[in-house]
Amino acid sequence: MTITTPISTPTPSRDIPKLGNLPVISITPFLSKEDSHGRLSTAAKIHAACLEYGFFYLDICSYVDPSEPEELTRLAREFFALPEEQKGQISLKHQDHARGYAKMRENVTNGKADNHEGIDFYRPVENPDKTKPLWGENQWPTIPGFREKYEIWIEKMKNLGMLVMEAMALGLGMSSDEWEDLKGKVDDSFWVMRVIGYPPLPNDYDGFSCGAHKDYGCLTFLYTDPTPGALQVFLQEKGLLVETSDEGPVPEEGVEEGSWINADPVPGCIVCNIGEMWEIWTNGLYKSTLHRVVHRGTNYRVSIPFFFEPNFDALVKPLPAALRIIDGHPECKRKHLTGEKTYEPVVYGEFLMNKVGNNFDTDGGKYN
Ligand SMILES: O=C(O)CCC(=O)C(=O)O
Ligand SMILES: [Fe+2]
Repeated sequence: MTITTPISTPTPSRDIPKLGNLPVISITPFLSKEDSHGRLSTAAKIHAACLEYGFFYLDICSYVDPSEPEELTRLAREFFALPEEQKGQISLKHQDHARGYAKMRENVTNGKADNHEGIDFYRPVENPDKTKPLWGENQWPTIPGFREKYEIWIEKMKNLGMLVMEAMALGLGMSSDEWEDLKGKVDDSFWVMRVIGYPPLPNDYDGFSCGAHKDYGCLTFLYTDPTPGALQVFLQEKGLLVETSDEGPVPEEGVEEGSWINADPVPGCIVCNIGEMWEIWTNGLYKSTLHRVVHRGTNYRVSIPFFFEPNFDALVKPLPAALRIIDGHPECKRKHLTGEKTYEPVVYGEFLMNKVGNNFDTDGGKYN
């Protein structure tokens, strides 16, 4: 691909209501190499959404048939309906404590057990060794068609990841060489796919279906069943900053600097959000946004997030294109954009190891 035309930074549109719905952006124009106007327009919309929300709906109806993820949901339901003993046969405890099934409340966020169960799959590695953190083998349910259908989805999401990265490079005004450099950091993505089952929250449950968190990687592509009112996204009020600390995300209760909005499923779309690696790449210009799940309905909800991540050994540091944008703003605005902070480089795999260690509440499941 060639990126020859750096585009000026679009300012976030003023007419998007601050606490209203998230923007809906179609990937369709980006699928055609010839449609340079459409590609630029998609890139500019993604850039604006990342500046303002860190979250957007990505309309992928021309990229995948809706029946495909619906089938994945059906297969997931079939698995979660199995007796606990059978699900436990692929427990992550039998592998590297990361790949496999985590039973209800085994996943922990902010020190509290999440009210969900799930299966995690990671990019396969050469020479797997289950005694090494993250370096074991994926464990697949034996349900007919499960692995085959999910592997097709993984391939599609990996390709979509590269497309969205290319659009983001264009949106940031990167040169061809700069894009090639960034591409080299994600072209062997250490992806993660999670299949999550959420029963409704018990009335007396002191916690969340999934506690407030930021995703730690690059791009999340979330497909969910049609259940409304479950996923919530934290939007900051303009001009006010949310106090965050090194201890973790802002408290669940009593946050006054913004509001939680529902990010209900939109037909034909996935929810796309950026993780902490994009925050580093843009030196804070794009913020990775807090989100959580509160599922109080009556049904059993299924969601399938695909995390398109950098390569395991990728060195992630602020990109010159992002720094050019920041430097192009007057000093007073710059402080507001980035908090005048310089983000420290990280090697993605090292960062991931630290994160995964905090996720599970299993004997020996912590890596740090
Ligand atoms: O299930 C959802 O809607 C969101 C899940 C999520 O945020 C995550 O797994 O990181
Ligand atoms: Fe998340």
